[in-house]
Amino acid sequence: MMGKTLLKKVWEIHKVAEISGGRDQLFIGLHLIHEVTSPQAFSMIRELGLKVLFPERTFATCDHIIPTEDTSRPFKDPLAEEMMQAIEKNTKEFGIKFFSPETGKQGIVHIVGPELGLTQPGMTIACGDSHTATHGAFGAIAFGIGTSQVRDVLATQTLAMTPLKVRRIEVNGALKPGVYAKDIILYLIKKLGVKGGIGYAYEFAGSAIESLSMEGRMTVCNMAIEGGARVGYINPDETTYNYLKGREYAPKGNEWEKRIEYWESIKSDPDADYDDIKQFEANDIEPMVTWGINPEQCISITEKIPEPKNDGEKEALEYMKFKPGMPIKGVKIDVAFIGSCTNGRIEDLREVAKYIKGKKVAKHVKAFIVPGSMGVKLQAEKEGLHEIFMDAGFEWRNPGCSMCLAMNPDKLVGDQISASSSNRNFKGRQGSPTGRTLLMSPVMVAAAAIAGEVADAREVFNIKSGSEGGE
Ligand SMILES: CC(C)[C@H](C(=O)O)[C@@H](O)C(=O)O
Ligand code: SF4
Repeated sequence: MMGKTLLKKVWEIHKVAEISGGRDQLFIGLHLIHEVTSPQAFSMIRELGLKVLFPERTFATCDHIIPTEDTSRPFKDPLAEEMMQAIEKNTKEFGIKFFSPETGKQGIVHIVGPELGLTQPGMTIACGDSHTATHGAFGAIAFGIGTSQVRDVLATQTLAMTPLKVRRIEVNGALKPGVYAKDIILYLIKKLGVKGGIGYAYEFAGSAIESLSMEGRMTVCNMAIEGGARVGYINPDETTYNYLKGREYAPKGNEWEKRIEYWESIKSDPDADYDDIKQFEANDIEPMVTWGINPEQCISITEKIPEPKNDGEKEALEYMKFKPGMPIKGVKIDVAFIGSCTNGRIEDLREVAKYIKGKKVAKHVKAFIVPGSMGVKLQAEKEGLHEIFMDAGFEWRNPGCSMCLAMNPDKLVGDQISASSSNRNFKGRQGSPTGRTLLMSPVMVAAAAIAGEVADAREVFNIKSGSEGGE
């Protein structure tokens, strides 16, 4: 008999029953909520006269609507204030822990969970947010759910789920200097398509993936959904355990050793039965930039914008006001945004600080950095990174989703072009119906901010072979 994948093992451990339509009822170990997709779920619970079954398994934060400049209450936007009050009330009434700004632990839900050690290998994790696969970086089965499923988890701590196939995606070899986790995932989405992962869980593996830090692994898993895969994960290893050890909610004392045994046991077996395997070479990956309106529409910084091959690409070129044959390098930018659950972690900020020290943001560019959480902000300030950013002309903000989705006051204006470290370049994504988003790694965003146009960070920052790269 063939071995099993992590997905299969964790699924079997959490399976409560088989139900109609080929679905399984899965126990959900950890439930994370935020202010956007939870209010209606709580209303339904109230209307049905139900309780939250395991309030100690749900944790809340506020990230999407929170302003990053003036955070004083009441928020200036009445809708944001209303949503904040709703999550305060709901978590209080149902006995759920809320990482509010007053606790000093607020931040983007996918940054807070790992940072506090809530996210652990071998768990099932659900959250009413499509980027929940981020937590799969720890070897958890983590997926986004809709509001009615948030209700189901609150009421029953279980979900009805259709089993997934598993595609192992190996990236082997070493990344070139100036090439990052973000470039890996953009490259993979380009190769496999934005719909390529539908029905699959993506298991990311191979030496290039294994040598990533936890931050880099989270960046890769974060965008699994952009490739159509609801789940993305990486088998846990020493890197995972070292990151987790000592964090607030991580197991302590004897429990730690026992848990490691469990974590080791749920890894994919060497002879695991995969539905598909794809292999790539890290050496083929260059710094990537999107030119279109979905993350698959991307090229390396050295390439030219392609001739459109289908209606989708035609539509993208029209929206972006780009011409085929035009190099992406040299496209003038208006805004530079560093942050989001893809690239708003401490390691991203350290890497940017390392290169922009002593440099200046181009005069016409509005550049700002939004730490992913209060924890990230505090750590960055301890290390003096904020001073490097501000000296260079970046604004240093308070944590939240910010211009990733622009549900708060941080918005593009008109058809402005933003160089963004986030994960979605959909039409109108960053707050203006005609706004244009170019996705790239945080170091590439920093290079664009300084050059005033899309640039090769390796040239702007003199990143040469032999220097370190590839987080
Ligand atoms: C608001 C929320 C439901 C949404 C998601 O599910 O992803 C957001 O986080 C996003 O990135 O578009
Ligand atoms: S940072 Fe962006 S992608 Fe992440 S949860 Fe917030 S809005 Fe969604």
